[in-house]
Amino acid sequence: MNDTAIQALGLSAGYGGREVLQDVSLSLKAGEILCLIGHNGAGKSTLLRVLFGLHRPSAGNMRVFGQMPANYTPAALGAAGVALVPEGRGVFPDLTVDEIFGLALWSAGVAKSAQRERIEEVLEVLPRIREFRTRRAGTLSGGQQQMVSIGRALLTRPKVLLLDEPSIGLAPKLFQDLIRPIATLRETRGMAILLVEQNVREAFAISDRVLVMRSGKFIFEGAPSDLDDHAKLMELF
Ligand SMILES: Nc1ncnc2c1ncn2[C@@H]1O[C@H](COP(=O)(O)OP(=O)(O)OP(=O)(O)O)[C@@H](O)[C@H]1O
Repeated sequence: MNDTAIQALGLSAGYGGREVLQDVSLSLKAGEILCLIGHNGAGKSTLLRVLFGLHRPSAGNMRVFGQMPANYTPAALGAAGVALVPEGRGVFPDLTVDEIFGLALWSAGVAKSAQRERIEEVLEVLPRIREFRTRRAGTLSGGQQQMVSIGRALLTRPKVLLLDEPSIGLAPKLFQDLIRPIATLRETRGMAILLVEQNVREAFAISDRVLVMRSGKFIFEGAPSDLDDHAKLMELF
């Protein structure tokens, strides 16, 4: 079996003729946690959007477990095993958690008979969701909404999880409680995670490798321990 979860080669992408990602290549192994950091506007979210098919690259290509996606759409990338937890959570405020999960399972084409098992799987990883399943998402705290957003992505049993700044608005302890159970899925399911984070301390604690992006290009790749030196980290930022 091919253990390279994502292999992206020479990806470029932009908006209205302005190139934001410039010839970016990356590989992510099954079970690996790769942390992507960089200043605001560096192009991190754009890269995740491209990898999930929400934004079409102007050049380059990607493979998921060795296979080219049928096309660059969320449906095709989702079918290949990629899921995105977008920045800002994106939960529908007027729907209950159960309704949000139901919608996600329906749009992923999961048969009714298999839906309960999928939800139970997610609740095992994020058990606190049980406490607020019947509440409307708009009434939940930021941390609870983030759990729902991640839970929704896990319902599709992704092999690659793209997480866009999940710590935004969360106290460090809350973020730790949220991210650590997700990180265990690398061992239990071999899930790969590409984590865009500003909370460097907590993100580095769970990551195998770090990429630093500046102005649409990678300017550093190494182990989290390579950036223990705060001055080095600041220089790269
Ligand atoms: N929909 C869009 N239309 C036009 N320009 C956009 C759009 N989305 C992002 N951009 C621009 O592309 C550049 C990269 O944005 P992106 O959101 O990918 O960066 P980022 O590294 O994720 O930043 P942040 O850390 O602030 O989320 C920025 O200059 C941004 O203004």
